[in-house]
Amino acid sequence: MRIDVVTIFPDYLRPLELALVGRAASRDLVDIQTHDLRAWTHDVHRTVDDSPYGGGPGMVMRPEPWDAALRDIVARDPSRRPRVVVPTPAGVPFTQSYAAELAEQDWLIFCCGRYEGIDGRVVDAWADDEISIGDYVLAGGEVATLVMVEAVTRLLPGVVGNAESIIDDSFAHGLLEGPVYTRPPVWEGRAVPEILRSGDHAAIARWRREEALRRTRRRRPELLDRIELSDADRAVVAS
Ligand SMILES: Nc1cc(-c2ccc3cc[nH]c3c2)n[nH]1
Repeated sequence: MRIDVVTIFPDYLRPLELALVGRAASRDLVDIQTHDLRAWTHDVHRTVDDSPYGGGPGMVMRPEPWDAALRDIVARDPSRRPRVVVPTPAGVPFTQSYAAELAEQDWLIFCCGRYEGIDGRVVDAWADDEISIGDYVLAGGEVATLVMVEAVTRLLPGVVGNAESIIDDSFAHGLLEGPVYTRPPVWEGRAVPEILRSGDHAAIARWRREEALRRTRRRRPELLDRIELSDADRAVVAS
């Protein structure tokens, strides 16, 4: 997969060079290129913003640099059509299934807005997806892009060593993941649940499902309406 990110703060995307995503890139499992939007400006001040029509606070990102940048980037591989993503608080909620959908794509371009956002005509002309990572307002699209790129990249083949850990992810079954434990068996007087040290893998799997059901009921009950529950599941949720 190829990922291009356009931003006026390229250094904000440096974390993508680290850890899981950085390792995936160094293994050529993903090709991530970051671009400074100001490279597509021509005035001495490299202006990317202007006052909003209709008045109001702040500034709006001008259409011309964005259009020039996107035309240029897309033209670099005429045989492929990228999926263009614009992070915005007004977008469709980003979910694990959305990440899985984006992970199927061959090429993603993330457009990181700043100020009050990108001129709506550019978004209309170019965006395939306008996505929100949550109901809170950031100062720009870069952090949302970091979130989405990490969530997507970890789903790409070969990136996560133990593919099973993706299958057992929170939300993978539509439930929140339950608690996890490691050594020591007792820490500060708190013991690891005995079942996890029993070696009875069927019982351990059942306990983990029950913990996931209980946690989901407590923290995100609305998720339970979206999944098929067995009679045993319903008994746990009702208890
Ligand atoms: N989920 C979410 C996205 C954003 C976001 C995305 C782009 C811009 C551009 C200027 N402010 C922005 C905020 N905030 N919260």
